[in-house]
Amino acid sequence: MTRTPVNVTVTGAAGQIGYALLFRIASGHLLGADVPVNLRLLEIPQGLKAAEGTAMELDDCAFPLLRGIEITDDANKAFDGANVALLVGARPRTAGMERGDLLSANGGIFKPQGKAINDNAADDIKVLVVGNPANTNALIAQASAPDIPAERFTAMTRLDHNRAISQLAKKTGAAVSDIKRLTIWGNHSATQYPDVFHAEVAGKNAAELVNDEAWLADTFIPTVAKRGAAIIEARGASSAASAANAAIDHVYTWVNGTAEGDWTSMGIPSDGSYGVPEGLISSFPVTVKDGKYEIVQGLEINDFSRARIDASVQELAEERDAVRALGLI
Ligand SMILES: NC(=O)C1=CN([C@@H]2O[C@H](COP(=O)(O)OP(=O)(O)OC[C@H]3O[C@@H](n4cnc5c(N)ncnc54)[C@H](O)[C@@H]3O)[C@@H](O)[C@H]2O)C=CC1
Ligand SMILES: O=C([O-])CC(=O)C(=O)O
Repeated sequence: MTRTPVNVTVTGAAGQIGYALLFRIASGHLLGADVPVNLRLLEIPQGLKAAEGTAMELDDCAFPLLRGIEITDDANKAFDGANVALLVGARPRTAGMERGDLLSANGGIFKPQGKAINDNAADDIKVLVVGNPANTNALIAQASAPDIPAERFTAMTRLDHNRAISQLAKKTGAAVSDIKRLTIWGNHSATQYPDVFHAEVAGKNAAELVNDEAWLADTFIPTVAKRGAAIIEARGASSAASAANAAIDHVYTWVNGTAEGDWTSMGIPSDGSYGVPEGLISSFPVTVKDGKYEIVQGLEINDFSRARIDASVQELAEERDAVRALGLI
């Protein structure tokens, strides 16, 4: 059976994440090895030439699943009929810049893009916001798309999730594939909370196995939460290939589901679960089935976790209030 190509729109296509992302989308890693794709690349006028160069390279790969590439600086065209939108284009944080500084710089990008998605995308649109501050940018885009169900707007915390798995694997000597049920709570920022209290390492409870609260508090959590800054410090540029990889993982899981007995982390509009105010786009543990995610319910939250979740959620509430004051939502 010949499948209809899925329209995938990528913003910031000429940027460093875009360069790492597009080839993997075109080779079938985003949706599946049997799903053809049309790529729509949105850039600002200064980025169009570089995006055309990337499109030439995509052509040169002769990917069997890649059915077409369109490049534009017009958001209405870029999101026309889009089934999946990866909102990557943003003003990246540079050394010494705080996330708060990014709010006003990026709000102007995500408001019009949300409207363009609202007016042009396909009915089944799924949106992943990668560009920082990702959670609040997702909130801004969602607020400008009243005709689209709110839960279709998600923010990326999968890179944090993957980073946490990797750190826990190193600490315990386990394979990354042995680690399950890890959770990132809250904001994709230094306040995020990587939670191992419900995680499993080869079937054993991770917190009990590690049995070292000082390591959790003083090493694990800060290493994961500040990894983005550490990469900037080391590379002189923010994470790109790992961020692209996480974006692929996020959408692949959203479309194809979580494995039995496991879950993942996604920034999604809160329904009030775990005391996170309704509407904030916060990271939660989620399972996915048939293209729909659900928050994992009934997890016991200890005092150690409660304080950290609350702190990150508080930051999200402050970001929401700031963009509200700027008239962006
Ligand atoms: N959520 C996460 O885990 C992560 C998020 N990020 C964020 O992803 C974003 C992109 O990072 P990079 O690719 O490294 O940045 P980059 O600066 O290399 O590329 C950004 C691209 O976006 C384009 N752009 C800017 N405004 C645009 C608009 N209105 N429409 C379309 N394109 C536009 C620029 O021309 C540029 O080509 C940054 O905000 C970064 O902080 C990065 C790593 C992880
Ligand atoms: O801080 C940045 O711009 C990059 C980022 O989000 C990360 O690596 O987690």
